[in-house]
Amino acid sequence: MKKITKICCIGAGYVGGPTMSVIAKQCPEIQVTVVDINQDRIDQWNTVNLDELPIYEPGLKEIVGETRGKNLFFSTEVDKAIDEAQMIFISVNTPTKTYGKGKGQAADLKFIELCARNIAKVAKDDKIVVEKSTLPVRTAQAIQNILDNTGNSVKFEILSNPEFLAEGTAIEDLIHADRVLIGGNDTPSGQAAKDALSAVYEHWLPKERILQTNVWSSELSKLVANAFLAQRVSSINTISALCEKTDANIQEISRAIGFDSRIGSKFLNASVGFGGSCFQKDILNLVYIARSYGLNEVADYWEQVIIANDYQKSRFAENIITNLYNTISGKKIVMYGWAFKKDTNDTRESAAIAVADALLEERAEIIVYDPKVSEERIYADLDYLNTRSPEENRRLLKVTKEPIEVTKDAHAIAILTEWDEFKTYDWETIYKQMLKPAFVFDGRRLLETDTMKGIGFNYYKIGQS
Ligand SMILES: NC(=O)c1ccc[n+]([C@@H]2O[C@H](COP(=O)([O-])OP(=O)(O)OC[C@H]3O[C@@H](n4cnc5c(N)ncnc54)[C@H](O)[C@@H]3O)[C@@H](O)[C@H]2O)c1
Ligand SMILES: O=c1ccn([C@@H]2O[C@H](COP(=O)(O)OP(=O)(O)O[C@H]3O[C@H](CO)[C@@H](O)[C@H](O)[C@H]3O)[C@@H](O)[C@H]2O)c(=O)[nH]1
Repeated sequence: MKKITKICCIGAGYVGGPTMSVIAKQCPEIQVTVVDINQDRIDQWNTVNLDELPIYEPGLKEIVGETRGKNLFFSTEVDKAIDEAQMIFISVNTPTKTYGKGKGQAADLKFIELCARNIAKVAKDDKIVVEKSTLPVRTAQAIQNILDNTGNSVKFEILSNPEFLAEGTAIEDLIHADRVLIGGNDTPSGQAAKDALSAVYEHWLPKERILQTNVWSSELSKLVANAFLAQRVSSINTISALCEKTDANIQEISRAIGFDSRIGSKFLNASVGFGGSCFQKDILNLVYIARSYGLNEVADYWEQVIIANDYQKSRFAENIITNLYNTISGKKIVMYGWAFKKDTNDTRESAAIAVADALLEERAEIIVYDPKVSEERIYADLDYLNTRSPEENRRLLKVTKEPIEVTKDAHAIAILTEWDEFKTYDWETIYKQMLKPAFVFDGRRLLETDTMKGIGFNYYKIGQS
C-alpha cells in the first residue's frame, strides 16, 4: 500500500472538522480536504475571524489557524476532493429516522448512501473508504455493495474507524486518544488498508493504542461504548432520586462506589439527564438492531437507559413546579445554560430543551442565558418540538446576554449546563434582587450547598435532599 498523502473527509461537522484539523496538524506531509454540501458551513470554516468557526471547541481555532491553507482545506468541491484522495473518510450525520420503517429508532443512512454513490461515481483509481460516522453493525456491507455495483471497476477497501471524541474536549480527546479502533477485512488488501490508516494515527499515538478488529466488531463497539457510558449516567441518576428521599448524598455515593477499581470513578456525576447528539441516537439504534434480530430482552434492557433519562428530565421540571407552590404560570424563571454540556455550543438533545418545554406548558415566563448558544438556535430547538406555535415560544421565552441583570424579580433560577462562569457569579447580589423566597434548582450540582443556603436561597441540588 502506497503512503497516504491525500485525505478527503466528507462532512465538515462536529466530527469531520476537529478530527481532520488534528490529522492535518499531526501529519504535515498529508493534504487534508474537508468537504461538505452545506456552503454556509464551509464558508464559516474558511472565515478570517477564527472566533467565527462553526464549532466551538477549546483549542480548535489555534489548530485551524496553524494548518488552514497549508495542508488543511475546506471546500464544497466534493467530487474533486474524492477524485484526488487515496483515503476518504465519511463523516456525515446519521440521525435517528423520522419516517418509515424504524421511525424513531433506526439510524437514517440516506446521507451515507449518497456519499457511497458519489464516491462510486467519481473514483477512477483504488480508494480506501473509512466509515467515521457511527453506523449500525453491518453497514460496511451495504457500502461495499453500492461501491462494487455502481463504481468504475476500481477497488474499494472499506474500513470502520469510529470516533470516540466527546464534545467540549474534542481536541484533547483526539490528541490523547485512549484508543483508536480500526476495523477491516482479514484479506491482504484489507490488512494493508488497516495498516495505512494506522500509519496516519501513529504520527502521534503509540501503536499499542491502535486496535485492529474485524469490521463488524468495530462498528458494534462504537454503539456499545456509548450505551455503556450512558448507562452509567442513567444508573447514577436513578440513585439520585432515591437520595433525595433518604438523606443520602449522591456525590458521596459516587465517590464511595467509584473508589472500587472495578467500577471506576468516571461518568458518575448525577445530572438533569444526559444530552448530546449521540447517546440517545446510538442506544435507540442498538435497541432497534437487537429487536430486528428477535432479541427482545436485550432491546428492553438498553431501552431502559433512555426511559430513565427521560424520567430524570421530567422529574427535574416537576420538582421546580412543585416547589414553586404548584403554579408557575406567569412566574419568571431564569435558565442558566442551554448547551447539552459545558464548553460546547451544541444543543442537540440537551436536557434544557425538555425542561424548558415542560415549564412552558405550565405557562412560566422563561429567560435563557447561555454563553455560547445563539438565540436563533434556542428558538429553533423549541420550535422543532412543535408543542406550541413559534410565536408563542417567542412570547413566553426570551434569550438574554445579561445573566445577572435578568435575575431581577425572578422567582427561580434553574441551572441546566455546568458552565464554569456560573460558579463565579456574585450570588449575594443575585439573591438580593430576586423575589423572595428565592429558589435555585441546580441540575448540575455546580454550586456549594452551604454557601447558597447561607445566602438565603431555597437551594435544590440533584441527588441531595
Ligand atoms: N458529535 C460528536 O461528538 C460525535 C462523536 C463521535 C461520532 N459521531 C458521529 O459522527 C457522525 C457525524 O456527526 P457530526 O456531529 O459531525 O454531524 P454534523 O451534523 O455536525 O455534521 C455532518 C455534516 O455532513 C454534511 N453532509 C451530509 N450529507 C453530505 C453529503 N452527501 N456530502 C457532503 N456533506 C454531507 C452535513 O452538511 C453536515 O455539515 C455521526 O454519525 C455521529 O453519530 C459524532
Ligand atoms: O457523569 C456524567 C457524564 C456525562 N453526563 C452527561 O452526558 C452527556 C454526554 O456527555 P459526554 O459523553 O461527555 O459528551 P458527548 O460529546 O456526547 O460524547 C459521547 O458521545 C460521543 C459521540 O458518539 C462519543 O464519541 C463520546 O465518546 C461520548 O462520551 C452530557 O449531557 C453530559 O452532561 C452526565 O450527566 N454525567
